[in-house]
Amino acid sequence: MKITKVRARTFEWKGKTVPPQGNFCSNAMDLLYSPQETMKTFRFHGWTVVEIETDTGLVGYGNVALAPRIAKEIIDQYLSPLIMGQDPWDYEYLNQRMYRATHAWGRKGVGMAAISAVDIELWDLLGKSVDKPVFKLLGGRTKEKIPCYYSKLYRTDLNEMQKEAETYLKQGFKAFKMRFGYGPAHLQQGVTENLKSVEAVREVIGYDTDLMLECYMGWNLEYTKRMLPKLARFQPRWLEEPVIADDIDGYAELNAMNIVPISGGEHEFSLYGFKQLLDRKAVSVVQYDTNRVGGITMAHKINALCEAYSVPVVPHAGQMHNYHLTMSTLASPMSEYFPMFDVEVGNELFYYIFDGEPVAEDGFLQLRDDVPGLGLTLKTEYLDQFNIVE
Ligand SMILES: O=C(O)[C@H](O)[C@H](O)[C@@H](O)CO
Ligand SMILES: [Mg+2]
Repeated sequence: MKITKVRARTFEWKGKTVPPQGNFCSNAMDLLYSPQETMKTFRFHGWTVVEIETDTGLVGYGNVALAPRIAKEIIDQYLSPLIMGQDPWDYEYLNQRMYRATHAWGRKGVGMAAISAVDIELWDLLGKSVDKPVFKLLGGRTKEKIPCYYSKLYRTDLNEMQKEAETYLKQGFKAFKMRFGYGPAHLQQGVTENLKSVEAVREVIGYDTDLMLECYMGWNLEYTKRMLPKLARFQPRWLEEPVIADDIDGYAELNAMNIVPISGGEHEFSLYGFKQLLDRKAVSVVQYDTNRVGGITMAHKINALCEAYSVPVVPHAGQMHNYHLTMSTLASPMSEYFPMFDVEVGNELFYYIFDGEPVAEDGFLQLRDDVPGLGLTLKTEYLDQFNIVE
């Protein structure tokens, strides 16, 4: 099998979006005095889709959401020439070729995200070429079905948050992730508001459910050290990305406090990036995203590393490219799950581009044994609501 064509297209949403609300999620910009900008970092309204054709007539799909236009340029200019004419079954060679050829500038961030998109579609092709789902090529079915957690609960009116939690509790979810709205810049009032929101959600979901807390890099070490003892009584399963991804010492210090497990990884890249997190005991839960970290080839290696370190893997975002990794390893106990909503932050955009994503039932996801590859096709229903950049 040889690669004969590579096509990267950026889908830019121009349809209806839910306008950003103030303080709906703490984030790395909050510490800067530019409140009107803080929401802008929160728009994943574009997605680059990579389609690769082979001389055997197969088409594989990959995807990337970080800086999608830049990722497309990287794919068009640097990665496509590296894989044209190659055999997708040489995926380790091809992943190394892309990683090493762009290493001078691409070993973190959008460089790795672009490599991830190409690698994901290689595996889609592999599965299709042997009529097997990708997870069967990675280790097979380690779970009858995948437990997943409901992920949204952005900070808004507490009654609204409670109604949202109630709705999805009734749908059978047994785990929830909520977002803090405030951080160091919001002083003690922000601390109070943060604690009130956790209390409100716990009041609805009770303590027979998992609750995870998302900071999205919006706090800092000093603020988190103050918050952790106040949060302990809510028994969170983890506190996610309290500090910026580069503050690995900060992660390690917070995790060593052993008050609330610290999670992270959605903004970390490559096998070596996760080796560093694990060696320094920076996180108690690893959360790479397969469409960022280096693709399925790289994520599969990180799964093995996490198994050896006994650190669970709960990939960022759910979505099919991650579900296959979670299904195929005991190191990954569950998936994140964004239900399909009106486009807001953009995590939900995946549903407007692809068909085939599993819908959670009673807090579980299922992957089928009889659907080859990733199991995705391009959706046509919303095409007119995208500006598509060829
Ligand atoms: O963990 C997550 O789901 C991510 O951090 C979200 O994509 C981001 O929107 C913050 O909630
Ligand atoms: Mg997160």
